[in-house]
Amino acid sequence: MDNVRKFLKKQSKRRRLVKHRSLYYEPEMPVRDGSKKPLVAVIDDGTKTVRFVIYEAECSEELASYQMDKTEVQPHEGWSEQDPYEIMHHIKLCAENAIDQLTELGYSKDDIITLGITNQRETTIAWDKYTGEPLHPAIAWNDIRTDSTVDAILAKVPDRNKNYLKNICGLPISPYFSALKMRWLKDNVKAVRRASRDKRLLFGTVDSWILWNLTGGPQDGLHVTDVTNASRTLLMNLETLNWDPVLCRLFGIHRDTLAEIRSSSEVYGTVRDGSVLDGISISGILGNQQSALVGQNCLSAGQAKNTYRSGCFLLYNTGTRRVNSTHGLITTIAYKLGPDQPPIYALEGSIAVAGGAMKFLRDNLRLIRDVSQDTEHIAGQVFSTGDVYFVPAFSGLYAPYWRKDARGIICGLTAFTTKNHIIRAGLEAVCFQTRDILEAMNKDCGMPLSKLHVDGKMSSNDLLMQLQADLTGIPVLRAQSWDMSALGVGIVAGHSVGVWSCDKWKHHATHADTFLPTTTDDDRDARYTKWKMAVQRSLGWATTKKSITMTEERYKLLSSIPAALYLIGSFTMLVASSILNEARS
Ligand SMILES: Nc1ncnc2c1ncn2[C@@H]1O[C@H](COP(=O)(O)OP(=O)(O)O)[C@@H](O)[C@H]1O
Ligand SMILES: O=P(O)(O)OC[C@H](O)CO
Repeated sequence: MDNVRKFLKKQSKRRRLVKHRSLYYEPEMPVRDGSKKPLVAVIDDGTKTVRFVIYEAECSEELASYQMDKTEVQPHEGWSEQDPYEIMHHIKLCAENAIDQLTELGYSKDDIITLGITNQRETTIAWDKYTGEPLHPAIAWNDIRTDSTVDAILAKVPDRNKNYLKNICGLPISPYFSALKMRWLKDNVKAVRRASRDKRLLFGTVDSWILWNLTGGPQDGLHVTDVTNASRTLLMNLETLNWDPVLCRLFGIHRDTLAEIRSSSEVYGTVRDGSVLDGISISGILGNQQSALVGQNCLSAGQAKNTYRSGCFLLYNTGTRRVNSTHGLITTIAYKLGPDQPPIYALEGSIAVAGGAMKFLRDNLRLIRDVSQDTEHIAGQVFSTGDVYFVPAFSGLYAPYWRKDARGIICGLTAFTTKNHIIRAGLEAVCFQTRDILEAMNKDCGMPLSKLHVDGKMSSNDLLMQLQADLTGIPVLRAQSWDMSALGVGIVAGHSVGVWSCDKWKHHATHADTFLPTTTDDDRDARYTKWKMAVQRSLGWATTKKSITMTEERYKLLSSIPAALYLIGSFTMLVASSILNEARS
């Protein structure tokens, strides 16, 4: 695994500068009956963390797991990059540590019979197929550098209609999706252009990068993706489940640079990278939100789940029926459980910032010290937000608005507003955004959702869950474990090798707590109307020319240091020469 070796070398040089926080979770041990069952392992590459989890097949409890934080680099305002080598390095370390835990339980690595991969979607990597070198850092899903690339593409479609391609691929033209990131890489990175010219270029979402490296990299690594990840690129046709020639031409992406699209549940290949995972088959791939849908047991049409993490993603299973949203949602593939199985579709409402708003309040405004410990307590000290509304449109608004020109606002401040109100408004923002999605979903499907299954780390916040029930007026059913993304792909990987059955999983109850609404319709509707007013005020902000960008501001500050040194230097020389002159005369 050459790439990992290179990464480790690079890391040891950087060690003095960058410190990685590793989190070790002691999982609650399931009660053992003495008999050993086959094990299924999962790689979960999220936006902020990499996890490796090991399950006993047919069992929803974790046997072992290990997690590491990732480094996010923001070289400019609105940009968000990750290190593709770091992803592989963390996977390797997490796997080693989780397998060490297994050994303590009397298992060995050989009991792991298969492996699944679940990942942050849309994040895009370009690499050289002969050397395995990434040609640029990974461009993360929430990076908005492609703003002008979007405008250039819109200029090519009738009426600059951002929904023009929805009939083919289910998605609006937005910086969120991978094709824009690929186009940007080709337009702006010399190494990518050169690799494209020399036919050495490979593009991929993170699942493809991981699979390619695990299965041999430059030595015949598999360049494969699954339908759920491919459905997030703007390049896959939702009917044929293949790269669409018209879309590839529109974005200028050559078919040969793209991975082969396969189902979510089949044996793709075997790990051949010399790591601790060597020899294990890989038999499941799902984007992390689709994976949570499976983990939450939403395997029948009409079932939906909402996952609260950095972003928040509500997926509604529409079965084999492909529903085209006319209310701002996207149509995506939920899963395809085998090469010969039909695709199952979902409607999705994507929210770019949910838990991310809490991190903003912690890191930028310094209103909280510890997100998971302080948020609920501080927001719970007031009974309302005091009419404060917080729209966290840091990188525009996703569903159902799809407005890249929106920017964050906090409005309704008075002399009485305290940080407690603002933090509570941050929590309510997540609930209002979810209500925006639910309203759109109910209109698209014609049948209102009567309950909401939830998961994700942020769902451990009881106050947030109660606010969610109060502001949507439906019961909120919280999952037994916050991490349904890893579980979902574990089931799917086990399913394809016959040790974990999706059909049996359908009858498994997954929720642990229920939060019932405690407000009246009038109250929740009045608050929702105010939220809509706040959203209106956030729109159009980024289209007005800024006086100065954050990046320029930093640059000006830096460039002013030499100028100041020059002035001070000149002044000192002037004073010194006049003293000398005086002394001489
Ligand atoms: N108890 C809590 N209350 C409010 N927000 C929380 C709480 N616990 C976690 N969060 C937020 O939820 C998010 C959790 O994200 P995480 O699961 O680490 O996933 P990822 O970054 O991969 O999306 C973070 O942004 C964090 O700020
Ligand atoms: O890693 P998460 O939980 O932030 O998920 C990111 C989504 O997959 C982006 O579409």
